[in-house]
Amino acid sequence: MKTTLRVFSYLRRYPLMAAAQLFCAITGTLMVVVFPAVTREVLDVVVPKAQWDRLGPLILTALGAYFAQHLFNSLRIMLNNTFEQKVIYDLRSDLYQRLQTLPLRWFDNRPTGDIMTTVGEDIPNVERVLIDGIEQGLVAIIQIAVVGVFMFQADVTLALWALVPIPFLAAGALGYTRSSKDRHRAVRRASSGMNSLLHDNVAGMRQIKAYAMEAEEHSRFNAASAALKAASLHVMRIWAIYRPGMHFLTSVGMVLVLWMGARGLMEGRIEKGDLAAFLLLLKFFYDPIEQLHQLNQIIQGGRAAGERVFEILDTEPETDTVEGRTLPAITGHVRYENVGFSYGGKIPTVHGINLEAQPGQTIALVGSTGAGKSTLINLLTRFYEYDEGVITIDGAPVHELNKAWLRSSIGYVTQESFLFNGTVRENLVIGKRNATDEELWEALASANADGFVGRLEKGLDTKVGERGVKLSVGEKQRISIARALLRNPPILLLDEATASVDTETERQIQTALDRLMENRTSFVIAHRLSTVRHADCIYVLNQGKILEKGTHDNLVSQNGIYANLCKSSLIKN
Ligand SMILES: Nc1ncnc2c1ncn2[C@@H]1O[C@H](COP(=O)(O)OP(=O)(O)OP(=O)(O)O)[C@@H](O)[C@H]1O
Repeated sequence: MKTTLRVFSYLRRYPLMAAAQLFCAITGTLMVVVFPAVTREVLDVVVPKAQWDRLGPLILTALGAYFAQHLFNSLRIMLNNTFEQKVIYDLRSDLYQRLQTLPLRWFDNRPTGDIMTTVGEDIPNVERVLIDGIEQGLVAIIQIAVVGVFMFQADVTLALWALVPIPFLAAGALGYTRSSKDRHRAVRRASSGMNSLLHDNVAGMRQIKAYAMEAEEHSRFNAASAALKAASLHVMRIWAIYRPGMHFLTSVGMVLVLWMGARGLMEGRIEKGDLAAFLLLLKFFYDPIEQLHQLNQIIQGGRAAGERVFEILDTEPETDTVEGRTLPAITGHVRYENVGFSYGGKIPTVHGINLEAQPGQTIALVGSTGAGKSTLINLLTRFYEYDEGVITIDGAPVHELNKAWLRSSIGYVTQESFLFNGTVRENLVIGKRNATDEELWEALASANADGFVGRLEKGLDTKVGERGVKLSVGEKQRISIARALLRNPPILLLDEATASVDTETERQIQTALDRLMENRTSFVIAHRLSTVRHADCIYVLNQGKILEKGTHDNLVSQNGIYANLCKSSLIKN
């Protein structure tokens, strides 16, 4: 109920449209009683008394009432569609906005396919609640009330008999509503499971082909798809019993009224026309009750979907994205003091970290895989928040700084360069929104990327494909470097690529990186000897702790872990 009410609370944003719909619904519905009234008049008065002159106007009245009913109906549907699309747009927009404010930790635990399911499927399911809730629910309730009043006016005894099935219908609806929650949740879960697998597999299609996993993955997909089929069939089977059951109850009502009406006729209490009109009215009374059952089914599906939407909307966003202070300028003096952090496990991922970078220095982080190098730089950008100690930039603790400002002051070149599915230009201007073409080419030249971009069919306007799939690893790297150059940040975080590229490309990337690191404080997760050699200080990490620090020559002469890393080629020549 809470979820349904929250969906409906979105409607408050458009009170005028809601009121107009209500007006059309009430006016249109009032028209349904005209035809039974005309029928009664024709059968009981006009025909017995052969009032030819009244027949034409009465028929025209019935026709006019139907015309008005459907005209208002058409208006209501048009209003409803616009209204519903506006609400859905708001809901999608709110959901996307919230998604962007959620911490990375949240995304670590949520498959992409699951999020896609919420935006792509759950929101349309919520939408059904809105369209049908208003279209069927509102009209049905008004119709039941209006027709009910007319039924009691026409014949109280028959009206009371007509109400006999109502308690049973209500009990049936209640039972169905209570039990359907879990069935619908299971459908949403199964759908999300299938979509998550699909998303993962499409993204990993190269790996599937390379490892010839097609058959295995097909059966995994079929298993997820079968789970969705089973959950959907469960909902449908119960519905297949419930709906005809409810239909039968309303038919019992019709038969009861016919029975009692026939007795009334024989006893001379009522006229034939009254009974015929009553039976017509009764149909208009039971039809919307059946619609309400259909609506109940839709609302239950929408509620399960709505829960998933509101779960995201209710998740706590990252703090300090707009609040927090900024500094007038950054010189790039970075200090880690006794920093500790854990992703949630018992053993801290990094602990007791003390590290210092003077403005303009290059700091190299080396260590075996899983040592905590990426974690350390993720703490500086506040992608994750440290649990112990403090990190300062120019003396200001980063946990006091405005995150958006902090991140805009830091350039981050990741090992796997992520490019968005757009043009080269669109990927570059992320670094500087208002960059001119001249600036873009200048940055590309510094990143040694102007040559290949110049040779692309449409130059800067060439589409790079999803994740930059149409470019080589080396080309993507250099576009990322150009993007970071455009941003011109005082602090740079660089995760050196380990992927092999040919010597010439490597040289080009290296000179581009050297230019990028010039005159700014740089933290490099280093995999190459050439980088560590030039570093002002190298920190050697192992299992989340700094075990050695110093310059290359210094550390080699100590003959410790670093010297071993060099010998074992973990740092490439
Ligand atoms: N998002 C995450 N959630 C949970 N644990 C994580 C997460 N990211 C990393 N870890 C764990 O934290 C530890 C340190 O990982 P990190 O990526 O910092 O290592 P690294 O030194 O950068 O390794 P590599 O050189 O292989 O990239 C690893 O044990 C890893 O499994």
